[in-house]
Amino acid sequence: MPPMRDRPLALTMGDPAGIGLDISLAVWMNRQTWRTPPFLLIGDPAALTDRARLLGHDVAIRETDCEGAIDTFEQALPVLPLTCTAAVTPCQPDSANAGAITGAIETAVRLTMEGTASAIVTNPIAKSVLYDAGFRFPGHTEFLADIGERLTGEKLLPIMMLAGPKLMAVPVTIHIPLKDVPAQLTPDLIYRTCAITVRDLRDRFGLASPRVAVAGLNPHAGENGALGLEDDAVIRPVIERLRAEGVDITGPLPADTMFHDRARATYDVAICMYHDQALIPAKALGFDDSVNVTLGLPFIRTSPDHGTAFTLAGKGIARADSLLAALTMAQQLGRNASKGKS
Ligand SMILES: NC(=O)c1ccc[n+]([C@@H]2O[C@H](COP(=O)([O-])OP(=O)(O)OC[C@H]3O[C@@H](n4cnc5c(N)ncnc54)[C@H](O)[C@@H]3O)[C@@H](O)[C@H]2O)c1
Ligand SMILES: N[C@H](C(=O)O)[C@H](O)COP(=O)(O)O
Repeated sequence: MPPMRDRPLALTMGDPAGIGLDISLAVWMNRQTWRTPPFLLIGDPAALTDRARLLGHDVAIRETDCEGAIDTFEQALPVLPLTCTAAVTPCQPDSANAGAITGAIETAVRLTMEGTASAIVTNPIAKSVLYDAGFRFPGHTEFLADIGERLTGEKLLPIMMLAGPKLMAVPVTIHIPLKDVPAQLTPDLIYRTCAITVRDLRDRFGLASPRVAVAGLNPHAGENGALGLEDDAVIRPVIERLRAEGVDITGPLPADTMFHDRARATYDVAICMYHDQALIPAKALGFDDSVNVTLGLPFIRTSPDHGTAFTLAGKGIARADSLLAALTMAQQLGRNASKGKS
C-alpha cells in the first residue's frame, strides 16, 4: 500500500448533467495557483471531454488507474474511465445514467478501502434522478454507510456535518419529511450522533476536547414545556448523560439565537435536530466555502456543500470554491489519519 501522501483522492463525477464536470475541470486547470490536491476523477472521459470543449477549455485528459494518478496530475487530468449509458447533455439529467453515477461512488469506496486512494470526494448527485432508477438511499451519506457495512460487516451510523470557517453543524435527522422528525429523534439517535461527532472531531480533526452546543427542537427550546415537550423530555437527558461522561456540552439551546457571531464563538460544533436547522445557517454563513463531510465511516468522505445546479452546467459560471475546500479538507483529514497511525 503506498504511503498516504502518494495516494490520490478519489473524486466521483456526480450527475454528469450537473456542474460536477465543470468544477472538476476548474480545480484541475487552476491546480498550481489553487494548490489543488491531486485527485483521480472516476467518470466518463467522453462526457468530460465534451464539457471541456463546450466551456472552451483546452484540457489534457488521460485515462489511468489510481497508481498512475499522482504522476499524471501535473500534465493531464487523470480519469478512471466508466461509461454513461445515455448521452450526457448539460441540464438534462437522465436516470439511465444512474448506474454510472452510483458505480463511480462504489469504485471510490473500494479504492479508498483497499488503500490505493486516500479519501473520497463526491461531486453532487440529484437524488430524484437516482430515485427514478430505483436508488433506495436518501443520499450519498446513507449509501456510503451501506457500502461500508457490506465491506466491513460492521453496523455504521453515518453522520452528516457541514463544516465551514464560520460554523460546523450536524443534523441528527437528515433527509426525512419534517413531520417525521419528532418521532425519529430518539435519545439513542441523539446520543450516538453526539458521541460519534465528538470522537471524529477529536480523532480526525485534532480538536482535543470539542465544545458541543445542542439545539432544541421547538421554538425557545420548548419554553419549559409550553411550546413542546421534546426539548426537556428527550434532548436534555442525553446532554446530561454526555456531560456526566466528560463531554463539554451545552443545551438544549433555542435554535434562533445560537448561530450569531458571539454565540458561535462559544462552541466548536452545533448539533441540530433536523436538516434545515443545520444547513440553513451553514449555507447562509459559508455557501462558497463549506464542505459536507461524513463522520462515522471507516473512510474519509467529503463533498461540496451545494447540489447539481443543473441550470449552470456547461455555462462556465459555477464556482469551484466548495469543491476545492472539499478536496483540501479530505487531504488534510487523510494526513491527520496517517499521523495518528505513525
Ligand atoms: N452533495 C450532493 O450530492 C448534493 C448536495 C445538495 C443538493 N443536492 C441535489 O442537487 C439538486 C439541486 O438542489 P438545489 O437546487 O436545492 O441546490 P443547489 O445547490 O444545486 O442550487 C442552489 C442554488 O445555488 C446555486 N449554486 C449551486 N452551486 C453553485 C456553484 N458551485 N456556483 C454557483 N452557484 C451555485 C444554484 O444555481 C441555485 O441557485 C437536488 O436534486 C439535490 O438533491 C446534492
Ligand atoms: N443535505 C445535503 C445538502 O443539502 O447539502 C445534500 O443533499 C447532500 O447529501 P448527501 O451527501 O447525503 O448526498
